Amino acid sequence: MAIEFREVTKAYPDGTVAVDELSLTVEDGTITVLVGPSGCGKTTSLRMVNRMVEPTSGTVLVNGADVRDADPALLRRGIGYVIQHAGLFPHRTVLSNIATVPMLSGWDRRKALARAEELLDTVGLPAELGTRYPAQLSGGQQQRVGVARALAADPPVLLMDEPFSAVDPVVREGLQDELLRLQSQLGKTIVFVTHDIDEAMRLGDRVAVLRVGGKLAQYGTPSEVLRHPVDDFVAGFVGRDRGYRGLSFLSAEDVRVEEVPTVRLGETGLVAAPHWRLAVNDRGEPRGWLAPESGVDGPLAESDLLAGGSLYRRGTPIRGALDAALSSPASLGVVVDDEGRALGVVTASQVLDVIERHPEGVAAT
Ligand SMILES: Nc1ncnc2c1ncn2[C@@H]1O[C@H](COP(=O)(O)OP(=O)(O)OP(=O)(O)O)[C@@H](O)[C@H]1O
Repeated sequence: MAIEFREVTKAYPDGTVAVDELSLTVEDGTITVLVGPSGCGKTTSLRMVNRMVEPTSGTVLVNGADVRDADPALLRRGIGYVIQHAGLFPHRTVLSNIATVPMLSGWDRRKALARAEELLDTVGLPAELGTRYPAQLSGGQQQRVGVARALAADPPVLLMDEPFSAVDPVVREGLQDELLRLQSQLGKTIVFVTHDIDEAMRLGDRVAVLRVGGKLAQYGTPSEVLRHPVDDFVAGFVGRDRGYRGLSFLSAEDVRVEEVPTVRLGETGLVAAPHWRLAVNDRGEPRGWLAPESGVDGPLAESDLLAGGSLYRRGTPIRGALDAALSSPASLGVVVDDEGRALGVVTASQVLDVIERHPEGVAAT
């Protein structure tokens, strides 16, 4: 379900122009991130989608229909909304929080609670947490409950306003991963607000950079915005650590995956060999490395192996390939397919070669 802003302006009664002639289309089934400095109109833009704020002029369309023609309460049931600190009802249990919208939509209680239990699992929380109250959860858990609640009525659209800003960076990364995982299953149309450019680049299929005064500075894929900022403001805003970020977006298609000698867990009669061998299990998943010059008498067990480094999943940003090569005891990064089966290896120098051939992706500012 696409969302379109057509020349949307919002001036608050005191004269503040929060959003100035915003035009952009959020494509169906994608994550679009609104990013920019404090006060640039991100929240105002988001709230005009579910009519918590009404535009002064211009039109917001959801699935081709002007939101002004929709009943606000009904409109909001089809649009999940997640905010910072999760905004949970403190005197309701976790399950009852998640079941709120289905109950409002007239589901019977049992069905709504069953759906809530299912969603707890979807967002990666154990079932026991269902009977707790929000204050008995960590910040990261509360945010997950907030996401579950927003997903409860299975709305095609999700609005997320700085949902992960109140948690520490490690938890935050976990939540971002979780959102990407969920999105790969659910394919919602998501508008996500953040002031953090890293988060924007990580999550967005497209990124809209806003400047103070509510003007759209640039709208494009993360890689377009990063490689070709339209002006000094955008360049400055995305510029920090640009070299390293560029690495995230270079495609790793050019990295040649080399074959590697493998051995299987449980295999017997392994005589010493002069090179590293990758050990895999019956499903072909990498389990670790057998060092050069080591042979094994009995069946090959995990205890005979050196732990492997990080794995690089084919098709993901090249930074992961470099991490895999640098963290591997054999200095060979293991490449896996979507099922986690070993495909081969890459070396750090191969990865660095690709990066050198594409200097625009990593140009430092
Ligand atoms: N109800 C209001 N009345 C008057 N001005 C407002 C109101 N709400 C927001 N503003 C102003 O509109 C501008 C945009 O605010 P908005 O909250 O949309 O920005 P933001 O980009 O989300 O900021 P932040 O990242 O700080 O949350 C700001 O100058 C803000 O002070």
